[in-house]
Amino acid sequence: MDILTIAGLGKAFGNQCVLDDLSFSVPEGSIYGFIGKNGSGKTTTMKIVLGLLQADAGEITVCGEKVLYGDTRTNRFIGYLPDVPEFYGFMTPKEYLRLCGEITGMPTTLILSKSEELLDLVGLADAKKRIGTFSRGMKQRLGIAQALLNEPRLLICDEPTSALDPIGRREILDILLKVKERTTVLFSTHVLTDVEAICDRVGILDGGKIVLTGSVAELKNTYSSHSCTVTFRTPADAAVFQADPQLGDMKTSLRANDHSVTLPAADPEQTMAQIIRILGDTGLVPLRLETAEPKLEDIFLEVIR
Ligand SMILES: Nc1ncnc2c1ncn2[C@@H]1O[C@H](COP(=O)(O)OP(=O)(O)OP(=O)(O)O)[C@@H](O)[C@H]1O
Repeated sequence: MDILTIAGLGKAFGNQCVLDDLSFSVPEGSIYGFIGKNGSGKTTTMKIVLGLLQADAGEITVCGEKVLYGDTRTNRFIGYLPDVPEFYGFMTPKEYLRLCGEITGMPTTLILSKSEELLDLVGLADAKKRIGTFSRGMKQRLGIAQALLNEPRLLICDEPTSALDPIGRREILDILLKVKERTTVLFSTHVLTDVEAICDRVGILDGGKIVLTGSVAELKNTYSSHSCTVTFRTPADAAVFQADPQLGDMKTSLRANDHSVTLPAADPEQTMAQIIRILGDTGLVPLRLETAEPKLEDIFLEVIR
């Protein structure tokens, strides 16, 4: 079953069209990576899903119920972590979760047990300090705990890792992997290594539409290939290699910079053998020879305008 479906969504701000016939769905139990460059419309989409912004066209359902602008009924299924979560800095995490629970009418005993469980999940069980003294990573983790307080079926996180250092990012990714056992996650980002690390499915947003969707493995197999890179000591050596007639058709698809030449390789062993033949014939001595698996980043750069 799909927890979230978006069909034919359109949104313009004045004469700037941001979403144009956007359609995708998020299967239950998955971590869905919603990828797009800055300004591509990820936050706009999320705000429409939350009923906070009015769409010009299209239909959205959450757990089978239609989302209506200005009506927050479907938000009972959703936990939301905005890109910059705001807190009362004078409160401790426990006090803050208690306030959030009270606002939504949770019984006190449930607030206390859930807060304990969630602060443990996000690694803040021992954090007794006021939130105002927290690092960005700690605030994001507290934001996840707060978003999970009402046991949502869908957790929406808007760029939860973008502003964090590698340790803070890894902590958030590990938490999202744990969260997946209890709820579906929609995760917007432009950090593609994070998507590769945890997402089951991805959708790439560009020009207001999903231009590519599938599992990370499917996309890699279908849209990108391995590559072989040869790196030289000098740009002159790289230029001689790049000009060698034995490269044949590969010349049109190679990528080069000052010192290295990268060739797409459907069969990496065969391509590497060809490179070694050219090196032997020309007498060029490489600094490094390497093959690389396809990367989501290459696919992203290929498909976005
Ligand atoms: N309320 C608004 N009024 C006018 N333009 C807006 C409004 N909200 C967003 N936009 C514009 O819509 C476009 C998409 O913005 P949005 O914040 O949805 O992108 P995003 O993909 O979330 O970007 P980022 O990765 O930078 O957060 C941007 O050009 C932005 O300036």
